[in-house]
Amino acid sequence: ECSCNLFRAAAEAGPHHILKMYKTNGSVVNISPRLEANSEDSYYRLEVVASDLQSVAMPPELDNMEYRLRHLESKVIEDVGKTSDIICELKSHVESFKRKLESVEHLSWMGLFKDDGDQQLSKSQKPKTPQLSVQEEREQVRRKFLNMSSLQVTEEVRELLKTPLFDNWQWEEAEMLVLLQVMYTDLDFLTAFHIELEVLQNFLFEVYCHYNSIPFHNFQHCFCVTQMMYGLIWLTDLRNKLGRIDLLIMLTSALCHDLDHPGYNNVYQINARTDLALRYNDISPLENHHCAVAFGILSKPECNILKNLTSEQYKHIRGGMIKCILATDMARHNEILNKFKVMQPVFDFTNKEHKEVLMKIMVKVSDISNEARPMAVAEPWLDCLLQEFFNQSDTEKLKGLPVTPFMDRDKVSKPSSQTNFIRFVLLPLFTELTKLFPCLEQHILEPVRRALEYYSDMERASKGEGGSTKP
Ligand SMILES: Nc1nc2c(ncn2[C@@H]2O[C@@H]3COP(=O)(O)O[C@H]3[C@H]2O)c(=O)[nH]1
Ligand SMILES: [Zn+2]
Repeated sequence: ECSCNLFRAAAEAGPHHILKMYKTNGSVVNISPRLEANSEDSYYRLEVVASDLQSVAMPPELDNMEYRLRHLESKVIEDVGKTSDIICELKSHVESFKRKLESVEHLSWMGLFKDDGDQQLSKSQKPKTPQLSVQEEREQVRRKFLNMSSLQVTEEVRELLKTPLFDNWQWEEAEMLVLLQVMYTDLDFLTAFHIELEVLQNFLFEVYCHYNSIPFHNFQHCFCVTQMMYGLIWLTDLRNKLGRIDLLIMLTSALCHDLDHPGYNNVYQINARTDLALRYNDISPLENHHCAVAFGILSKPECNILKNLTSEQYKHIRGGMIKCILATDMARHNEILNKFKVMQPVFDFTNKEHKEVLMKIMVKVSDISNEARPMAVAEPWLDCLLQEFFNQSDTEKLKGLPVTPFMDRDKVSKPSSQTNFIRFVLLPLFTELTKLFPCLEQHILEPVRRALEYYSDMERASKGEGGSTKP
């Protein structure tokens, strides 16, 4: 079926139908002007996933709030004889939240990732295709992963894997696991650290299982960050500048750095007084958790890729990974960048302290490197990030918690979010790393500068059109 037939089918489905388009591998296709032409081998499949926007289920918090308001109203009427203004005002707030959430639901169906929105739909609205349970889906991924051999990965793909040009959206989970295996083997970690292939595969699979299906901080993000770290190692020739053990620390930290991320950031954890904030005394609760989950996985002998190392080596790797993963807390961004800046003029690869800061910087750069990728790869990531941001700020509003401004759908837009992030976070960080490795100019600085231009143009266009900063 060619794309125009698909759009005809979409139009025929009518205005109250929500459709999703799938690739042959089952991944959802982002419907955008850059949509690639389909072919007989890679046809698109269109599916009606919900048929009536009005009946989208509301979160229980909101239903509960509405119920309590009605109860309160009837009590006030009993006592005073009429509804008070404040109750009318609260009722209208709840109504407006409901309307907003309806439009959020609508947007989530257009998202790129697999169906998180499903959780909020009633049974009758769920997609008609049989849905696998999480357990079944994981088992399928495990089978596919183990049935594939890393030898099937061509030289061309192996080379692309060493650059920021790699397109994560073309690969399904099992394939990403194979590519991660390739990264560990091509850096000679298996021979250097006596890692058995089966143990590496168990470890990678467990890592995959411990990422949640959320819009941004999911296994795909883990893959991208690890792949960027892998690329940076090759592009900067770090194999000849640092010890193999340091490379293992950096790659494994990237892999584990967001394990079991719940989709709500540290500020939320602290304000909502979650179990994580309680456990870690408000000190980088998420990063502490990611790291603890990583070592929980490694504590199982069948997954322990470090089991054949001496206790000295194990201690060194554990210490290094803890430092690198804790360094991904953006609250510490300036502290770490400033340390690196001070070392820059006299950077010494044999100095332990210098090395440690460089390793943290490399993990941080990889973590926030989406904009260093081609625009067609990077832009869908921004949609995922904003979806997670908006989800958090909506929850903060519902729960009466302080609303994180850069996550507030009423305050940020795609271009405003990106121009600020690129100007104030990405360019200063990437420029500093490029001073140490000038070859990175073309690989990460230039694409980020192009992205800044792209989003600045978009911002100007949206201001011109509507006279406001939000398109
Ligand atoms: N606006 C914006 N923020 C980003 C981008 N990439 C990463 N971030 C932010 O950087 C943070 C890095 O740590 P987190 O994963 O906690 O959350 C991430 C986001 O808040 C991006 O492309 N745009
Ligand atoms: Zn991350």
